[in-house]
Amino acid sequence: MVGKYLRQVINRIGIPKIALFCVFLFLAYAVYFAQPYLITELFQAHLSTNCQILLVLAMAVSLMMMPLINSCNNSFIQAVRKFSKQILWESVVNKPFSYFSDKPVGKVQSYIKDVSFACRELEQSGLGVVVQMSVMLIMYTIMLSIQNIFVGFLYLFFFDSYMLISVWMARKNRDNVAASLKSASKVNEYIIDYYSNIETILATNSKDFEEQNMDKILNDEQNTFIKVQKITNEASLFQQFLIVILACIITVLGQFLIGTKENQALSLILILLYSIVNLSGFGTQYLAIEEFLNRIRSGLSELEYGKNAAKNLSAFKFDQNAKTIAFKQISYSYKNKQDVFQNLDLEFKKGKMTALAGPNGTGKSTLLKLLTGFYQPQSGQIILPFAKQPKLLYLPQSAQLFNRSIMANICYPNNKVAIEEVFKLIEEINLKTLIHTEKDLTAKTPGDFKNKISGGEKQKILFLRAIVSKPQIILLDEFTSNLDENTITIVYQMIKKYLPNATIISVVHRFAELKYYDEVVNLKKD
Ligand SMILES: Nc1ncnc2c1ncn2[C@@H]1O[C@H](COP(=O)(O)OP(=O)(O)OP(=O)(O)O)[C@@H](O)[C@H]1O
Repeated sequence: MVGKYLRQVINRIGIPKIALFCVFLFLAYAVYFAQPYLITELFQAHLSTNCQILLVLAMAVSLMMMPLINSCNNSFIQAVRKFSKQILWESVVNKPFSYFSDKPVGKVQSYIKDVSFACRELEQSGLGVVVQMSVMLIMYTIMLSIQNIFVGFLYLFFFDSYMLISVWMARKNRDNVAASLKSASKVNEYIIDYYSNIETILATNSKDFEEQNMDKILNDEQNTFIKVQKITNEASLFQQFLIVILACIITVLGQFLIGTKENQALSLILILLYSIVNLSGFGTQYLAIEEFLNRIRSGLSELEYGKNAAKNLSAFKFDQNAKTIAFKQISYSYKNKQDVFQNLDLEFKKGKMTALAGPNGTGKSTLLKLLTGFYQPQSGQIILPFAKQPKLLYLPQSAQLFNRSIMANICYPNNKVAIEEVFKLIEEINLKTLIHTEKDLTAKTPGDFKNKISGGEKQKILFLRAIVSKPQIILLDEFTSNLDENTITIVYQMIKKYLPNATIISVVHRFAELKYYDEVVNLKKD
């Protein structure tokens, strides 16, 4: 899963770009790690002035390498940031409806953020460290081997062993990291839950209770992170100790084998110093690589990345000669639940308004969702009296407005409608209580009205969307629940006026509204 995801990110950035970046990193680090050689050469007594100037210039270039690497890395990281999020977003938007209804938005948002962050960090600490360490080990092994082949190999053996020990220690840390990630997502979810229930919380005076809950979650998070950090710190400390011991052994053996000629001793000491300084971070950096890989693995699994819904055969059949939307022997049950429908046969006349009535829990909303294609029935067929997929509009019970202008909300998705026409409809449905000016319509988002959009006004905006988009099928789920008597009469008049040919199925609970419908279908409890 992680491999597939990272491969996708790499492909989007482009393999030639990545190869070029790696070559640049390799050369830049080679120049940087030449410093022990340049310093040793500078201290040689017999050098000409020209040689000294050249060496000083080379040293200056070498010292510039780290900032140069960092600035190139930055533009690379921004590409990783964009594509890692883009791939996750594509994976999420292609999920079936049940994914969105089952997974809390806080979780999805938190994991997308976390995986893409880990991906960026992985690039920085992963790719960067691998190239940096490889260049250093290759260069210094060669430089030491030129002086004494045994010391060169001893260096390579000791420092490779050190890296292997670091890797082994990092692996032990895996599970803790996954746990820390989960507790971080809990905090995020809690904040979103608090925000969406703010009215209930304030009305029931339960701020203290909520604070205690949050304290508990924060404490859990703190403890898990402390645990992870403690293991990481202990591992780094041990590795730092190990590297110093190894360097001491090489120094003693090196001086014995290479000799104590001034420039050779200086070169050996400098190489070891550079190795310690750069490699001492290796343990932590490797732990970070492991941590980021774990974060990506855990986040992808929570987001169900790569897990696509088994493609059911569509239950829809199109027949342009048919006169009704027909449910034929439809059976449907939610996951591990009792059947909502068993061999259901129902018909809704094309071009007519049908009220769907019945007691709570008989499956009225489920029926509409089957018609939208959100859910696939386990068996049966739905005949649609059209040549191909008709234009459909669905207003669920809990429909929300987009955080976009009211105009964009009414004309969704992208209907090209003149402002004057929309204003006429606004007047007709009495939405002038909210929309006074063109700015109210085209510039203000629902949030800009400072929560002053009432439930009824929201329903009016959503209803205007149905009028403007002129769909062939309209599915309404208790769309008048927040409207007053007068507005209810107006909206039914508007339906007759603007949507005379649409096939409308509307869940209705109020008996008084049934008079506006051509047909009534009653769903009964078995
Ligand atoms: N997402 C879901 N997962 C599992 N069960 C569900 C889900 N949605 C609805 N149900 C169950 O399916 C049955 C039918 O629910 P549905 O919402 O379709 O009924 P309804 O007739 O629209 O009810 P109401 O009049 O209360 O809105 C109920 O028993 C409900 O608990």
